[in-house]
Amino acid sequence: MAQLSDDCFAHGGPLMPCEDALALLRERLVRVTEDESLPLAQALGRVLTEDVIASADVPPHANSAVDGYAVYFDDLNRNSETRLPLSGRLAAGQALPEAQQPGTAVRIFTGAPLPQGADTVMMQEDCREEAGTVVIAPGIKRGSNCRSAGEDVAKGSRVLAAGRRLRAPDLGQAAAVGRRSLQVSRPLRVALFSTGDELREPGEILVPGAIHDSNRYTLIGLLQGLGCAVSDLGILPDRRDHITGALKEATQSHDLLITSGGVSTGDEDHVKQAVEALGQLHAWRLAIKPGRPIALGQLGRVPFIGLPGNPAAVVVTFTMLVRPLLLLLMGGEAEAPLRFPVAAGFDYKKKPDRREWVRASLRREADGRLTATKFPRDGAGILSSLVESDGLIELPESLTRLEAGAMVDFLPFSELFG
Ligand SMILES: Nc1nc2c(c(=O)[nH]1)N[C@H]1C(S)=C(S)[C@@H](COP(=O)(O)OP(=O)(O)OC[C@H]3O[C@@H](n4cnc5c(N)ncnc54)[C@H](O)[C@@H]3O)O[C@H]1N2
Ligand code: MOO
Repeated sequence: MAQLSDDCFAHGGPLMPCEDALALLRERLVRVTEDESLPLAQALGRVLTEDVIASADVPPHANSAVDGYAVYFDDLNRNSETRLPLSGRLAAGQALPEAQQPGTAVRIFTGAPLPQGADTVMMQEDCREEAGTVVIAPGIKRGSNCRSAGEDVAKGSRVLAAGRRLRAPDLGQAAAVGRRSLQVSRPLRVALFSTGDELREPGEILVPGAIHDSNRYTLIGLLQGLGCAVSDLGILPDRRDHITGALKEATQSHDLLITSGGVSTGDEDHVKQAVEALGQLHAWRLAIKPGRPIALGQLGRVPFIGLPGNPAAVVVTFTMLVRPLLLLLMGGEAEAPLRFPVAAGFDYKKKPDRREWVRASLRREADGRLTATKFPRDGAGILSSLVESDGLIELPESLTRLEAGAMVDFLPFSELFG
């Protein structure tokens, strides 16, 4: 279970800097999931919970990188053609050959084990065969086109570290060192609710004042992208008793509870009181935009996150805070996403002392540089801004004025979603 102390998310000031919040998460949260062993083909996207060590060299034997002729470099004329008799033929999959006789060439194919003694492979395009001999053009370097044993991975080295989220080449790497299955974290069980009397399921006819619930579907996608097992627990009305009952029940069989909406300061924002009644709510107002009124707490030992209702705030707070939190609870590395320097294609004024993320798209200029263009509308309710942008520009706390042409950090959604 989560090792959350009572003051897990407590803080001193009214608006906490984003970095302090992240540091607190890293300090206070530990893994809550157990291990499971999965066949490689099912392990994509999971958090690895063991170090994977190579039990043998990869490749296990020296081999040829091309189709051609294996030779001793010292047999070759430096400035003129060399003619060598052919003394054998080796294809990939053949058993390790005898040592090669000096003064001869061996016909060899890509991946075939290199005979002992041969130290260079000629590409067949640079050779011609004539009556049991091969004529070799001059100019090759010693060692060309040879792959040595262990050049990819040396026996005993760690090829994958615990805490990594498995990507496609990682599965290939595990297979290359002979692993059939991997120890990974079981999926985190996340209970997901939307809150708000105005919300209706998609497809329902909207009565005046109502809107369709979009946050739940955005969040289901974001959570599934991180390998979570999501319980979609629907829409909760703005009634404290309902919210309290539903949250309480969800603590029984989940590792984390997430809601959206109802966390700011209005009379109809009941999530706060419900969580306070069941556990501790540390109203964790952050010095960020969008997403300032995010709420963190715990119900017993189950962590709770109340995301703000505005759809753009949901995505930003999820990617910046929920994502690292989920990874920590699954035993993963909560590394900061990569930020790429690009030129700002716009002027912007900003309040000091808060971090801001601006939705933007990238454009390649004639000189090859990437410029980020801001989505024209800023509102945290504008979900289409996320659909139509490529990522987020991150503006640091200290910045107050951005001028077009200045370099800014860009976080592509491909880094953030999944
Ligand atoms: N007096 C203040 N008012 C507000 C403050 C504040 O500090 N003082 N903060 C503003 C900010 S910033 C945000 S963000 C919102 C967050 O408020 P809540 O988390 O209580 O969210 P709601 O009021 O329930 O909803 C906000 C907005 O988002 C729409 N919404 C909610 N859930 C969904 C959903 N599942 N799918 C689509 N849209 C949703 C909702 O209808 C509202 O329009 O508070 C500001 N106010
Ligand atoms: O901080 Mo709120 O999330 O902008 O609308």
